[in-house]
Amino acid sequence: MASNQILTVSQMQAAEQALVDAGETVSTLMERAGAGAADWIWRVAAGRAVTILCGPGNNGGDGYVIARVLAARGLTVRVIAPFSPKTPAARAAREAWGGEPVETAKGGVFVDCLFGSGLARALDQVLETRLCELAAAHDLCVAVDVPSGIDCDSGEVLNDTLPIYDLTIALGAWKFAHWMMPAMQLMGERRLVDIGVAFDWDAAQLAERPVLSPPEADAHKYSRGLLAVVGGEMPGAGVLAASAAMRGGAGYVKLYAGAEPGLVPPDLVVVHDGLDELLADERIAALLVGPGLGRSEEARARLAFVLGCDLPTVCDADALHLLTADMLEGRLSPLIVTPHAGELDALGHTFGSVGLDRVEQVSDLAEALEAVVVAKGPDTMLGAPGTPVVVMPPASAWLSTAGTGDVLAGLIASRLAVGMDSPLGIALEGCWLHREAARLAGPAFSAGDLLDHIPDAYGVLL
Ligand SMILES: NC(=O)C1=CN([C@@H]2O[C@H](COP(=O)(O)OP(=O)(O)OC[C@H]3O[C@@H](n4cnc5c(N)ncnc54)[C@H](OP(=O)(O)O)[C@@H]3O)[C@@H](O)[C@H]2O)[C@H](O)CC1
Ligand SMILES: [K+]
Repeated sequence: MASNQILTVSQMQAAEQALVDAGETVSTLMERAGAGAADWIWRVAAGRAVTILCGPGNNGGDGYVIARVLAARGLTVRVIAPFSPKTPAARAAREAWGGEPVETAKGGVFVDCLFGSGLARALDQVLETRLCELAAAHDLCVAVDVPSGIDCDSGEVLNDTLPIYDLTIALGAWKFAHWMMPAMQLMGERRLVDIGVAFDWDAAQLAERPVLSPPEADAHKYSRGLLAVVGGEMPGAGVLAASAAMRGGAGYVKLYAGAEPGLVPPDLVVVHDGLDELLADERIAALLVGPGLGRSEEARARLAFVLGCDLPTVCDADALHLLTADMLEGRLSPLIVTPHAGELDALGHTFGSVGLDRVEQVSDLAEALEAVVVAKGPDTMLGAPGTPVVVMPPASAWLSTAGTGDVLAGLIASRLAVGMDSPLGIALEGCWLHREAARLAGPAFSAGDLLDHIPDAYGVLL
């Protein structure tokens, strides 16, 4: 059964080998992959001619299967073959197709079966130009497995100019490139064809939508979770995070930051003095520290104090620049950190995970901090100790505006105060609320506008 697992090229090769060991042949897998891809192409072609560019490997082999299946269904199919097939399965697929390749074609649907997971280097100039010209000469572009010219594991785009596809049909399992920047920008719509690959417990996952619960009938503000948000020099960020948290499920949110009354919504409780007194309240279920904290010595001391309370905590923004290993010593409570790319690098320098690719960096940091790492961005990725990474499907690009990170931190902290799931599950709940709120907010919203859409986003997840 097709699942949401994301496999590396070597995991994919091992999965293919396991199927072969169990009695399948590469040709039967190719047949399944090609037939599944042909189904999707048949739908989008809607009677139009199809041009398939076939490479030398098994991705090209898939192309010959697709050509045969679509021609048998009555479509006009043109195959362009700059290479002869090099693998036994691809050779057999070309023979079974039995047609004559053409030099070029235009109009209808273009299908890229040039290279898949076996791409070993950037396309040379001749191939790059040919691929782009063919894509431009057709009405619709489909990539089979992955677009040619990208690295499946890192999501790197190896050529300067590559087509942007309308549809990418992943074969057997998702690859990281389908969901990671910058390659994910080329994919268009994504669909997965099941070829019988088994579930791998060591594989990364594409996040699935969580299901939230409404409060119990006898709930009160403390049973739903009391969250304390600890800010500092720039109270606006703390207000934003706390305002998001009030809508994220927690029953009670208190903000400790020097916020002026005019800045604070009437339903947010602001505490001005006595951080130690506030945090001594045994009813506190979770803490958020970082948005608007500042990076002064006072901020550092405040962060150390907050972490020393050993309560379930979300660390964001400035806190991620100040965080050091000694502040985490002896902590037993869950910790969730929510770095953007710059903060991830800063943490990497402090905790010794530099020079790694993004997936390794997130996993390493999760182990080093014994925390859930929410590496936020256009390809938000979550890591937790001892667990493969989880990748969020893309969210609205309008989230790229100041303050939306504070909203995310507030939402995750709110879910932490509610505390109904594992720390990783809690972080995912916050990310989904954020993503749904952004979807509902439409275009050109501010971080403050996002707050108004959190209740409806919650409704989507109930
Ligand atoms: N994994 C599965 O279960 C199945 C996968 N299928 C499909 O197979 C491809 C992967 O096939 P593979 O043969 O490993 O790789 P490719 O088709 O991507 O291409 C490899 C050949 O291309 C040459 N190559 C690589 N990079 C370049 C380049 N930049 N320029 C020119 N030539 C290049 C490479 O030769 P070398 O020169 O590097 O030695 C290979 O000849 C997967 O993506 C699926 O589409 C099957 O359907 C079965 C199930
Ligand atoms: K391809």
